[in-house]
Amino acid sequence: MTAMVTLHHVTKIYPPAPDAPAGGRAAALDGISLDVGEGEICVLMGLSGCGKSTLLRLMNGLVPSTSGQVIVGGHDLGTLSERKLQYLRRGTMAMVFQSFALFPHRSVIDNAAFGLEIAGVPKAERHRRAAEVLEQVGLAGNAKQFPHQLSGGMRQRVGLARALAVDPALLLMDEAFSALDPLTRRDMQDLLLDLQAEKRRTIVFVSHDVDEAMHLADRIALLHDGKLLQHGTPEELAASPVDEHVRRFFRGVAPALQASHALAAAAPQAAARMGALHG
Ligand SMILES: Nc1ncnc2c1ncn2[C@@H]1O[C@H](COP(=O)(O)OP(=O)(O)OP(=O)(O)O)[C@@H](O)[C@H]1O
Repeated sequence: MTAMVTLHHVTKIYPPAPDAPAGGRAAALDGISLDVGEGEICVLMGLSGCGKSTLLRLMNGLVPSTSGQVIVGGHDLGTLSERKLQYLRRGTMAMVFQSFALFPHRSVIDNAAFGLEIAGVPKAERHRRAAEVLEQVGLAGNAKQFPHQLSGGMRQRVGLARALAVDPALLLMDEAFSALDPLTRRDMQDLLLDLQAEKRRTIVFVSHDVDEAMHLADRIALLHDGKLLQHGTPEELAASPVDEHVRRFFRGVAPALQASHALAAAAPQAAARMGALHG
């Protein structure tokens, strides 16, 4: 699998606040090595403050690492000038936020077209592309409305449409569905999976919710106190947690998985029995 993102021994220590007492600063990220394959959905998971958002912001260069390498699409972000970094960010990446971050005075279609506007795409073309992605997220009929006229789920569809409009090679999603009610949240997860089935993108998705991670992830990276505890498929983490912390995260998931595996294993035998009956 070709990697879209590779992190080598990445550490991040934020500078101290001016009024902070003297002393060593704890690392927000501590020696993280990780790869995200092209077309993969990687969910960064962990408790509040473990470093998920910092890791996501390292990947688009908004936060520089203190040491180590962050390589995206073959570019070592630490070696790029601010101008080249901005070019790479605008050309290949998009971010979806928990807070939607829509412009209240722009219509839905102008919000969806925003990334294309900054990229200098002419108006007719950006509206054509924005209309296409609004259709994909099920908002074709809402193009002329304004954010305050939409529900939370619809607003987040606009946020997703705006990100998709630039056709990003890397889509970064920071707790993107966390503000939504459980049913809308599940709808959005399914929409994301449907879109992924149409066209595979590399997606890094921050979540603290194990059900969301199990539903979306090809692989999960579980962080704790700035360290990467375990990285693997949802089944690997649930079935073979490396320590007690991982085990506690997946408590309740493992029995459900075992039950579904048992069902899957039983299915061929049941089919064989049916075959024998009919034969
Ligand atoms: N701009 C900043 N300046 C100083 N410290 C920061 C900054 N941003 C984050 N931190 C610290 O870095 C650590 C990791 O924070 P981060 O926001 O990455 O965690 P998180 O897992 O995304 O948390 P949450 O789930 O609550 O959003 C925390 O101790 C936080 O206080």
